[in-house]
Amino acid sequence: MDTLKEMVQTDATHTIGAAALLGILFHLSIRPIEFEFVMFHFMAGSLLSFGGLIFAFVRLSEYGVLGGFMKASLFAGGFNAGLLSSIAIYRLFFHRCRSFPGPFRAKLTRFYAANLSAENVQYYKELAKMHDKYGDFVRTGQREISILRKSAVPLIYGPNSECLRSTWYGQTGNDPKKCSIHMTRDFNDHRMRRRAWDRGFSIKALATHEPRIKAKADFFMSQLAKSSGKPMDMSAWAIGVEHPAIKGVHSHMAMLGIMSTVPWLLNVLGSIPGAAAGYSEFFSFCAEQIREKHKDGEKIPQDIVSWLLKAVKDKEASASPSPAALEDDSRVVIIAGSETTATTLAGGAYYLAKCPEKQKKLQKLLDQAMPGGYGQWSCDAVKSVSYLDDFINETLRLKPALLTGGPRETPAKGMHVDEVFIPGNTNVLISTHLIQRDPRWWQEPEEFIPERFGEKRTEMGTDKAPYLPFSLGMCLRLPGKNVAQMSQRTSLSAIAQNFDVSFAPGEMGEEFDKEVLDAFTVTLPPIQLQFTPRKRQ
Ligand code: HEM
Repeated sequence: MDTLKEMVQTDATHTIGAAALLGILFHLSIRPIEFEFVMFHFMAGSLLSFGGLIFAFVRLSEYGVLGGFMKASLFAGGFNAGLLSSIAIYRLFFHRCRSFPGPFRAKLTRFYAANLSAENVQYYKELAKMHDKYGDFVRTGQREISILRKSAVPLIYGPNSECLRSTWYGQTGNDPKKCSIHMTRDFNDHRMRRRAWDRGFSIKALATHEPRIKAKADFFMSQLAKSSGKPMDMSAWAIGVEHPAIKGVHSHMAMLGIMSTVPWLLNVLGSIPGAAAGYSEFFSFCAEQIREKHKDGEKIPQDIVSWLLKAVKDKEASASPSPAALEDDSRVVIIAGSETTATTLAGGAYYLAKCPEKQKKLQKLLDQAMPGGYGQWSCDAVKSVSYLDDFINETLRLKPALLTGGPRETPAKGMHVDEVFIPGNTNVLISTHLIQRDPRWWQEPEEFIPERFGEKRTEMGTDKAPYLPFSLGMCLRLPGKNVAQMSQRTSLSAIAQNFDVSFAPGEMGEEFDKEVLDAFTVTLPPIQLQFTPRKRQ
């Protein structure tokens, strides 16, 4: 054993030194590339190299397997020490973002954000603390700046923005031909694919959604009527009866939220065979839905996925480029469409209960538009009640379904946000939750005042305030907003027409208001509400 130790220790310093140097050179050589995308290959390669080193030391020298293993370990240790020290020194002292203030550990690694997020899955609160401490520009990752400036909103998310989607959008895979539109990073590919979605959300297509949304609202009303006056957890009810496959995904949302703070982590896990087994049921469910729709062969597509399928069948340039991409698109429809709509509806019901005078006002206006009651409900009548939209807009201001906008990457030349220059190829993002409550732009920011989107618009300066619950890109301009608006209008008006909403005894709404989880989309704490059938005068 002693001889073995001697053998390994004799030239340990040289081994470690050479390996560390190699580690530094490796770091310098990979700096220009988006290493997140090859992280899995790097890890797999490292393991193979380690095995190869042991083999080489055993075969090419007098070491036994244990000696070879120790020698290889020394080499790997030296390499990693060199690599990590070089990365740390570079990130702290030479990185283009070095002048931005932020927590020390955030400058070194995104695992800092993952750690903060893992504590309570409330990274948005941590972000608020960082902005309080460091100001409007905070370095929240080695190359990530969180910004709280109104002027940054169009620069980062606007239709003419020069920023592109960051590596965060590479989490589900590296192949642009196999991913959903949401994860498509190339500007032109994205624009092309949007055309297929446009058709699914055109005015004509929306007409086919209307009766289906109304039928769902009717069913919801009948369920509320059954439990009339008894406490109900609105957070659970808004999600509705979940298909078991979708339930599986929802139960993993918190974990996804934490892991997605490190852009390459999900990518690496997804590349490990079997690691995504928890989602396999959901994946098969989506694939099955598409197969069924293929068989259906509807002449006029009745829903969004059918429109996407039609584009594939018609071999349009805008079609999802592969079966895998089409399935991923269908997953986006389910997750992006259901989760966001449900949390917004629960938020709306919460504000009906919290602000009885606003509820009364809404009910009065709905009654005026439809004097015959719910039996007289129509889309056009509901649209005429602009206060309903103001109510929904204010709900989305205080309770956006996505608390933080997805990170974007600045163009290589960098960009200015007011007086501050943000270097090129830097990830930038804006906290929707923070900027929509910022007192610099929003009067009485913590108060629920739907009138700020209506008659008090000018007085309260709403048009000049930053507002981006649908981001400023595609969800705002095309798909989500129209459908979301239609379903919010339908369900909220139906609730307000049929029921008086109040907090159940003992419910203060505090936890619902203050303790939401940031799991990419919002996960709501329970809220016990009472829906008492209205006595119409
Ligand atoms: C209240 C409801 C909704 C809210 C607040 C909302 C919000 C958002 C936001 C903030 C984004 C941008 C995400 C990012 O930048 O990474 C987004 C994207 C998206 N949403 Fe929505 N959404 C809602 C409902 C819907 C619905 C009902 C659908 C469709 C069925 C939908 C489809 C999409 C799609 C396809 C994208 C990706 C767009 C793209 O890649 O350009 N959303 N949504």
